[in-house]
Amino acid sequence: MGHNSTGGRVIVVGTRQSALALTQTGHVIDALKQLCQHHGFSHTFEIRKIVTKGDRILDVTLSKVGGKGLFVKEIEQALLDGEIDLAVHSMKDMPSELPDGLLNGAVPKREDPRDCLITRNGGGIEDLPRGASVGTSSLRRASQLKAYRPDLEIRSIRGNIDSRIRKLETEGLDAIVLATAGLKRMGWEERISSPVGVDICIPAVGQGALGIECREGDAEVRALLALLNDSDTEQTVAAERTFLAALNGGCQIPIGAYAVITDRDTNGLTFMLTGMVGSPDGSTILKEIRSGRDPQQLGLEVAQALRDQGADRILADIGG
Ligand SMILES: NCc1[nH]cc(CCC(=O)O)c1CC(=O)O
Repeated sequence: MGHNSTGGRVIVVGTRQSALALTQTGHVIDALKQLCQHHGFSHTFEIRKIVTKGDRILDVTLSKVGGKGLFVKEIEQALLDGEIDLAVHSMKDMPSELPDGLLNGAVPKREDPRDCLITRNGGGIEDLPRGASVGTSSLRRASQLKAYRPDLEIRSIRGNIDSRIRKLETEGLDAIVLATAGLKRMGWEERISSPVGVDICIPAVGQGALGIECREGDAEVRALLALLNDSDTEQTVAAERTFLAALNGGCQIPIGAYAVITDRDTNGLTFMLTGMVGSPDGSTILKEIRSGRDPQQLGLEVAQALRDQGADRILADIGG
């Protein structure tokens, strides 16, 4: 374990090398440096870039090669091996189960959770011409957009945010759908033509939130990360992730969830969770909205309510 000249830890931060991953990691390190200054810690930070399997096969449909865990496996191994001390993930790319010995040390305050459109004509979803082509490789986005506008033609596009924005031009698309949070963090907010409301498109579980993974036994890093945790975000995201874990067959399915805090009193918080499961073509959208005080309990309850509505049949048809 490295120490710097003032006796603090040299904390090694692992990251993927996509523009978004590097930017998110940079923001987190800036925030941690401020907290160190404020709390009298003399830690310094060093970035280590890691190429994951998911990055090497970015041109293959994710669901064909084993899903989202592909982006975190190598990073988790580096944590376990002590090569790095923490790793910043987009919460929505974090698997629901972490390996033994690792934990999520902080969930910082959530950015805008909504999806958004970047359109050729600059308008919103209402302004897209009949039969417009919309680029997204997310089954969740495709399903909900088709349900709202059955005339739209969904085209699969993969790649990092920057290459997907380029594809709006190079593939002659009318629009692409992206996460607002990613664009804001990149400083590309002015590219957004219009947000897509959660009434039209329930976001991915954890969208707009980050998770910072570290070793369970690393008390020093855990103490630092605890300072960056946002309890409201941690709990709303916990409701969404419990919902996902309760329904998920592990494959890519049109599933979304969004939790908010609706009340805060001396007895604690009240959460409202919307869960959604759809068919890939958007012909069926199942939704449940429930309120409760316990995020985990609420996640399980919404999952069960969707099962009662027939979510299992949709999931089985997709091959979950
Ligand atoms: N699937 C890739 C991914 N993972 C996290 C984000 C955006 C940031 C976030 O949701 O927190 C994106 C890009 C996107 O979906 O547009």
